[in-house]
Amino acid sequence: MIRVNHLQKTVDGNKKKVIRDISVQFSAGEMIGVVGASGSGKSILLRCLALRERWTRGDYTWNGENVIQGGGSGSQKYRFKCAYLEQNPSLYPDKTALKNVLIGQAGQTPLLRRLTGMVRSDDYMGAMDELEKYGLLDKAHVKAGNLSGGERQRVAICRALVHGASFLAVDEPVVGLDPKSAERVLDTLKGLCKEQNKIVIAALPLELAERFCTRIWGIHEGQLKIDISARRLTAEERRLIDMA
Ligand SMILES: Nc1ncnc2c1ncn2[C@@H]1O[C@H](COP(=O)(O)OP(=O)(O)OP(=O)(O)O)[C@@H](O)[C@H]1O
Repeated sequence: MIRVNHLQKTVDGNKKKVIRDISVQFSAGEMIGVVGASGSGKSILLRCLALRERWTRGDYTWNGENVIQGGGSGSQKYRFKCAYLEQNPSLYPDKTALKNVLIGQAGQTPLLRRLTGMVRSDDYMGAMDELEKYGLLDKAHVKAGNLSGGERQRVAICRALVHGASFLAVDEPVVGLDPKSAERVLDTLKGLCKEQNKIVIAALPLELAERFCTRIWGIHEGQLKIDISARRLTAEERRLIDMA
């Protein structure tokens, strides 16, 4: 069980509150869709939860262990368990999909490994297994710059898993993808929750959150206004988050 108590985030030298007192709990196996109007705070919430952003205030516990107490950044130990996937995953375009998976993501793998690219042979096998699982075996030796948007997203997901992420915060993973590729990315994320008990929290368009997630969080001006098991939002609920 992961607990967030009174998360607050201010920016611009403490002048602007972008997350206002969010308290929430979630568990392994959940796929949570974060919805809200542009600028409501979805990305910053994901970044806070994935320990990619310092908390101004709040407590964060993972299975009873303190990750953040009263604000702060959390330790590297926990950052390694979290992956943050941006809309356009930052892969090395001149390196192959396999190499990208092996080297890992800034914030989730040690700097030395990213600089030297040194890997063990069992890491290689693990990465190939993971790429195969997500239908990317034939892309293993293709440079990331030559992959489609959906393939790049799936490579980024593989990379997170190979490096031990149990929690994936995914920021608008399907923007710019055709419907079939979008569905494949979301099915991949859904499978991780269902079959591997991972936690996925993804900023998504409302209709995709309703369709693919187990739970929906609706954000409005940095506040959690809706927290429900996934279903179609009512007109009143959509109004609450400015998405009527
Ligand atoms: N580093 C920052 N400095 C100043 N303001 C920031 C910073 N990061 C985010 N903000 C502000 O915080 C608010 C929430 O931003 P965020 O990117 O989380 O919104 P969002 O819901 O993800 O929007 P979108 O759907 O357009 O991506 C916005 O008003 C944004 O301008």
